[in-house]
Amino acid sequence: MLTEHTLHGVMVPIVTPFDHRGNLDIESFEGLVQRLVSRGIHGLVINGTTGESPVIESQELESLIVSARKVMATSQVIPLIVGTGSNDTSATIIRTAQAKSLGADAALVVTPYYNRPSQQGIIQHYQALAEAELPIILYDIPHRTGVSLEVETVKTIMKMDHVIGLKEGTGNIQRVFKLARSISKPLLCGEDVLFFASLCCGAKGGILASANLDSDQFVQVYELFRVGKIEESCALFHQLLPLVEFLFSEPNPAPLKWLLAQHGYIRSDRLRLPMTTISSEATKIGTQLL
Ligand SMILES: O=C(O)C1=N[C@H](C(=O)O)C[C@H](O)C1
Repeated sequence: MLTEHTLHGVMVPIVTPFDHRGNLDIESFEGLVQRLVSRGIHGLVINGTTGESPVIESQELESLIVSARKVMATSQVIPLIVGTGSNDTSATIIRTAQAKSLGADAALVVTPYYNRPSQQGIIQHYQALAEAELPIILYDIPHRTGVSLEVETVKTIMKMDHVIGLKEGTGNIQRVFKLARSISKPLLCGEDVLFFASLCCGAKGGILASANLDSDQFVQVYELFRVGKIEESCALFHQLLPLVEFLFSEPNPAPLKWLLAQHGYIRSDRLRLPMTTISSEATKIGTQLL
């Protein structure tokens, strides 16, 4: 199990590959897992936004967890984190307990979107998740969820024993600084372009879609920072910026899937509707990164 003491470094929210018809492509998925774990990443995240969680069926999620566990059994031991959040507390508890029974080390739980709960409702949502008996990472990303967390709400949730950390995706570096200084559990950057800045503010790592590519270099940015080689870390992150900017130039994970397919790491860049593949203008920019 993951704990607040072992939650750090570069964690990769893996894409969910589909074939040309939109069916799960487990072979490509297992190849990706193998590739990522051999690149020194500190954790793998299944069923994040990047994994297209809104369109993954529960049986498909089970297959993804089982496959990842199978591949990871033969490699270096890193934590497996599963996205289980929803806007229904009971459903989130059930999905989190299922993830635990299939071998997850922690769950990434996004704030309950769409139904616009009160701050008290959000606190009770995370409190209720204790029942699933799996360590929880709170995921705050208001521009996706439509839910804003007050700083006091984050602090209250962070004090819960089963909550081990925060994935911060507000894109507000002032807030990152404030939270990293005031919570005692790890804050992880969830806004790729702010990775280096977040480390400077006290983040303990990041959950970064961009690290599906150039994974070893993202790990290096983190390791250099950790040993105090700040200038080198900054320079390396600067080199990675064109990639990061391209990956978020259109809705994630479409540019990422396109690049992975161009490299031959997945068979197809297919997404499930309502997500679509990238525009022809974006392919022109992406081609320069190949
Ligand atoms: O899947 C994730 O987890 C991430 N999602 C964010 C998003 O798509 O907004 C980006 C971040 O890199 C990780």
